[in-house]
Amino acid sequence: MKNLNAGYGFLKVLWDVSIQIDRGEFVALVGPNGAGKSTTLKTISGLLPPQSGKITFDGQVINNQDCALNCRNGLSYISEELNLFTGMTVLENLEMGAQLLDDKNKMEENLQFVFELFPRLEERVGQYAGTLSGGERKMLAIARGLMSNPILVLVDEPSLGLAPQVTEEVFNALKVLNKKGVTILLVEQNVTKTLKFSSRAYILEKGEVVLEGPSSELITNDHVKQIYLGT
Ligand SMILES: Nc1ncnc2c1ncn2[C@@H]1O[C@H](COP(=O)(O)OP(=O)(O)OP(=O)(O)O)[C@@H](O)[C@H]1O
Repeated sequence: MKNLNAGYGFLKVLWDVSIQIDRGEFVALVGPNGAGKSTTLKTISGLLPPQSGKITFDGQVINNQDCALNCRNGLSYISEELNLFTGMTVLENLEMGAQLLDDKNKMEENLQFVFELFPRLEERVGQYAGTLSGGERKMLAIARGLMSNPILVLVDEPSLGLAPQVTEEVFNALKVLNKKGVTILLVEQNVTKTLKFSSRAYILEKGEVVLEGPSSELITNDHVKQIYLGT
């Protein structure tokens, strides 16, 4: 995204935000509450039309493009609200994630892949999503987002409300996913962990990118240490 401005009605949230992600990268977007991280993901995914600026995905300008079309083209957005179909089983939720697949034969292959990534989901295929634990719900939301064969996955705060061990499990799954070639943009408040798992990061404050660079460098940056790591 280049020089992107976006917001809600009169409230402007993003101010000239530019973010570039190359294919295969694991990039993090971190910042305090209300900085505009979720707004950035909503804008990229097509849920929120930008006020100005340009969003390009896989060589195509996608400003104002319908988010279902973006999904079909390989862009998957996993929101922090999860939006699971709570009255449907784990398997049915996963099948819903594959609805936009042109090649329905891929469904079985993708199911095997997400079950390898999250074995707990395979153990609970017949369970209603509404009865899953918080961590399992998060895993299901991520897995459902992977059922459409995405090129780029936008993940919003997967660690929110999770115990450290489950957070580790979810982050490890994202790492495996990235190693398989899927590009990831991860929004997080868990800055230490996020900088350890990602290769590059952007720091967003009050709707503006204030720092960017390799995560290994940002973790030793004085501003990051003082504001986010408390050291
Ligand atoms: N639908 C909406 N209508 C009006 N204002 C909104 C809406 N969604 C978000 N905002 C406002 O936009 C600003 C940025 O919100 P956003 O959710 O993008 O921040 P964030 O960095 O993801 O924060 P958090 O880490 O707390 O989730 C906030 O001031 C928020 O109140």
